[in-house]
Amino acid sequence: MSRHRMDYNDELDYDEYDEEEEELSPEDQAQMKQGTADVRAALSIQASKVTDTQIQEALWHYFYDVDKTVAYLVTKFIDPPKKAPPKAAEKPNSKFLPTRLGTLSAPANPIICVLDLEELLLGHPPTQEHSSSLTPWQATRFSFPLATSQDDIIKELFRDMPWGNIPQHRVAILTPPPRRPGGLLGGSGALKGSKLQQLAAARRKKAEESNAQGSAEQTRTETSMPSTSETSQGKENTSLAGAFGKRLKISETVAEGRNPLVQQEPNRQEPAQQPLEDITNGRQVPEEAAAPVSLEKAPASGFASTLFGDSPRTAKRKQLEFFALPYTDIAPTAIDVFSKPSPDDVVLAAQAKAGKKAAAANQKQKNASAVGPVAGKLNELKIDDTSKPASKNLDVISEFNKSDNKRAASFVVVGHVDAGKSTMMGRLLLDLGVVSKHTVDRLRQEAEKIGKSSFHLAWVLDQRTEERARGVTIDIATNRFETDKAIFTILDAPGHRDFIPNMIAGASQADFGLLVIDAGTGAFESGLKGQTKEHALLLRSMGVSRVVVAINKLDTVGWSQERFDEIRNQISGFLTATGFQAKNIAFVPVSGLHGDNLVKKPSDAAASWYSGPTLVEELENSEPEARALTKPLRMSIGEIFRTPGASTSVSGRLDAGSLQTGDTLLVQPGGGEAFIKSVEVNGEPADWAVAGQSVVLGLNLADQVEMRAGDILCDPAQPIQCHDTFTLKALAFDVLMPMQVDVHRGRLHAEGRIEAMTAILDKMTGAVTKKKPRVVKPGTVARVVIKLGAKVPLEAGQRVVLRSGGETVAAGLLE
Ligand SMILES: Nc1nc2c(ncn2[C@@H]2O[C@H](COP(=O)(O)OP(=O)(O)OP(=O)(O)O)[C@@H](O)[C@H]2O)c(=O)[nH]1
Repeated sequence: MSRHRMDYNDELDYDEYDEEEEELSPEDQAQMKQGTADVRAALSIQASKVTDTQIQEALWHYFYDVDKTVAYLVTKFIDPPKKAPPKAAEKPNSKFLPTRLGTLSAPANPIICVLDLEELLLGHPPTQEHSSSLTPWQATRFSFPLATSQDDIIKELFRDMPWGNIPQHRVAILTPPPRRPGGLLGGSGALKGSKLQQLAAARRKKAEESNAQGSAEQTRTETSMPSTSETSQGKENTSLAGAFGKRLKISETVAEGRNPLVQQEPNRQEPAQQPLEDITNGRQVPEEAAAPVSLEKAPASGFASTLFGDSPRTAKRKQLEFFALPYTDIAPTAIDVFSKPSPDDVVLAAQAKAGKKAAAANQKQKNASAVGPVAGKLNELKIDDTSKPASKNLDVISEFNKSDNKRAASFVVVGHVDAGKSTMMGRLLLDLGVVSKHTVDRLRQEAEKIGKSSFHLAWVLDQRTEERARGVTIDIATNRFETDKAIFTILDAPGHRDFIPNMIAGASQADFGLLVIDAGTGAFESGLKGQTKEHALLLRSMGVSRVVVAINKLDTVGWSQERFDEIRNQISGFLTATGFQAKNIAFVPVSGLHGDNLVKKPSDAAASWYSGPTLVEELENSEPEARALTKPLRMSIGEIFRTPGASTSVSGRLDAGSLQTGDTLLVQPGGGEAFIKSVEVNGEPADWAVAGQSVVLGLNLADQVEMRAGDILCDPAQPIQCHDTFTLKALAFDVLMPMQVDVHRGRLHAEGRIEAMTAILDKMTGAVTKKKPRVVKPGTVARVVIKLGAKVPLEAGQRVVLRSGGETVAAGLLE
């Protein structure tokens, strides 16, 4: 254990929490031994004047700094400076110091004053009893070996602080800012507050002098409460923002859910506005920039809302917090806009009246009148996407058995960041003709422009602007290719640790995994410590049992067979320890960038030692997973596509069961109904789909159906149940105890908490070896109870991953 790092394994007694005396770690012991010898050597003949304990306490205090230790021992024990006669009752020179400390006199013999910072600041004097209640190492950890007086203690305590030695002339004196008068709610206790308040007061005074009593009264209402009224806030915004005032107004309108095109209810009270002065440059702000909002519309403060509830205005805003799809919800007032002549038309008509361009104006007028009825009809136009489409009532299982049934499989591409996953898949798609050379050339040119030319093949899959700019995959990218024997769906996962949830989502849809490893010098080793291991563990935990390992970038190590063998040996040992069977692991040497051994045998002569299958051949060798065809339908929604004015589509993989056009689906946990309008399997239109296939479904939704990625589509007759508590048989990757966790099941992420650990289980037999452990060690299999914040669709057999603080802490099977 390092002195400064907490190591759970060393610090915690997992079962009993025994409080043991802190002992030096072997590392510390070695350092202490070496330090003692060095100090003795440095002190030479003077070394006999100090004991080992004194040396070691000083070493501990100075973090094994031999020079500081020697200096201390010399001044303290070997050649101490002559003491000045003690001064009478010294006055503490820091006002933070408690007076009790100020009365401490220097002890006759130097003692170790045990004192921690809290004690020093709170005013408890150091005591011998306190010292004796601590173990030797605890005592020395907080001790000040030099301290003989209060000044010494302070100097010693803040000795290493960079601000500790400021020359007197540079010491700043902090004067507390003057207290502004103000009310409890930030109101103006006195109008001597902000500059804006002063301006408002001056303006009001001027207005009172020049205007009639009535209008002056109104102006005062507008401006006298700058801190609570939205009116003045709006003015403050406009005055400070100057030209941005208009923008603020527009965004406020949008935030309130008001359509700027739609006529607003006219203000009942339109108060006279005075031009505001721009505080930043003293110029006058144009009148139009000042927001004329009357006081009666001011929203309640947080405090007032707490006392009296939401104001009607807030309630209205809440109501409007949904957005209609374009074209389906046009307000009549918006349509009115097109049923009347536009300002241009008015001008044209006037010109026509004057005898000019009469024909053109008439034409325009005709157009305008024609738009009116059409626009009126728009209001009535509504796409009916709630009806149930006709079904062919097929026997899907026998259709599946009859079909020529080219094998279909999906694989998730995982591995440490920058292992070359996306590049390899881009190259594979290019070599198989799925992507044209022309497209890849264009991508290369674009990538060159931003200095990322080496990523151009990765851009075939990484299509987001952010992914391209950063050179990292962020979300799962899917693509498809077909060989003579099978149809494959690629799920290219991000390697970066920040995007592990997306990797988990990909793994949950895969039949097998393609683990990509960078063979480069040092890269393999750092990947092993990073996401190579984590991804492999997650794959296994998500129920993936077969993995193809592509040892990539072999061009960077001259296609070294030794390097390939070294990596293969290490990885196969790790994978078998993780639970993959040796027969389900295959290794392929490749260079994704150059396309060596992806589709074609390697062209590099240095690779002549390899005569095994190419990557594609190895992918084809993967045995398909057994399909749960006859189980109740379960499809986890991967993505949702909503086309404005058209229907909703969802993509995902059928985990179990089958479906066909016209089927009714239940969306859980929302509980709404959806009807299958169309089915697409492997990018082709189809009438049906079965477990194991990746599909896109066109849906008609019953009104008010809530649907999110991660929801489950199921058969209403055999629905999946929703729960907020479940038991998981989990393999712990980190220490587990009652704690907050993020629960991941496919695309579903939910906040939860480990409520209890009910048992530790034998890894092989599953038998209970210990009941109710207080903590679960990493590497242990345990039964844990998870409580979620809300009910989600869950059932036995689902794979669940628990994460905490950005780390995967456990994964397992729902019981
Ligand atoms: N020399 C060489 N470089 C490669 C090879 N494969 C990939 N690279 C380079 O490695 C870098 C990272 O490649 P990516 O394909 O983005 O890696 P990745 O694993 O998809 O990265 P993330 O998805 O962000 O984890 C790029 O500069 C590639 O050009 C290869 O076989 N040989």
